[in-house]
Amino acid sequence: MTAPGIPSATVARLPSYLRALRDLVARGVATTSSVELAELSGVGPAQLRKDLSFLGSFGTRGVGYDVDSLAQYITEALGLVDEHRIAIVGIGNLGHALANYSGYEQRGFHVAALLDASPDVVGTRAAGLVVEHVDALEEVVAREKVSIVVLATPAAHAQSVADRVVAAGVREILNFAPRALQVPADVDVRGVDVGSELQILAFHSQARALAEAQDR
Ligand SMILES: NC(=O)c1ccc[n+]([C@@H]2O[C@H](COP(=O)([O-])OP(=O)(O)OC[C@H]3O[C@@H](n4cnc5c(N)ncnc54)[C@H](O)[C@@H]3O)[C@@H](O)[C@H]2O)c1
Repeated sequence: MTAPGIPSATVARLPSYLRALRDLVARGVATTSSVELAELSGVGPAQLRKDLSFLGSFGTRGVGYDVDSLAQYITEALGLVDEHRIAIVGIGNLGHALANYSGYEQRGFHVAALLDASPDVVGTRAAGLVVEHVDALEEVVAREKVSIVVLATPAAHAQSVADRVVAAGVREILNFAPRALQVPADVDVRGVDVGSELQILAFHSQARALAEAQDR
């Protein structure tokens, strides 16, 4: 369970609900049903109703959910009311792509700093920021009030950078480097690994092929 008693699997689905609700807001839709919102979010309606029940009592029978207020409620539940300031460490191919992603601001995030260790990269500009030296990590975290660090360094450097990130007081790390990080219990690490996701898809592809061969 997470801090306010919301199961972590529910928390993991809230961003999809919020994205669907914001799409509805953008289309000028004022109310939605659990069936419509579930379909837009890629879950079943029963799952959606159960997830929302952890947040409180929403929706009016026969009318549905008020899109604006449900979006606001999920925004608050996710702690997205205050802007989260991000530093990206490792401004290579992936770091550049992450820095240039244009969807942060509308989701409550702001890329405040970029850091790298290479003299070829430090001092260059990306996404409107000058890349700073990773030696200044602690100073940059304090100056920019960074609350989340995105790690996009080679795997061999990820742990030592993570240690310094934690020592600098950051408690949330999004790790793209392909290695497990050792961090204190009060630090949250989310790992993103496109390779693992592809391997899972490959497994499903193989399972489907085997099932089809058995059916023949
Ligand atoms: N999670 C995923 O799905 C996924 C996808 C692609 C790449 N990756 C991983 O992301 C990382 C970056 O990949 P890339 O293709 O951008 O590599 P890259 O070599 O292009 O970039 C790495 C950058 O990190 C910098 N760096 C090295 N040591 C550093 C340190 N101690 N502190 C700060 N910066 C440092 C380098 O100077 C370089 O600019 C790798 O670990 C790679 O395996 C993960």
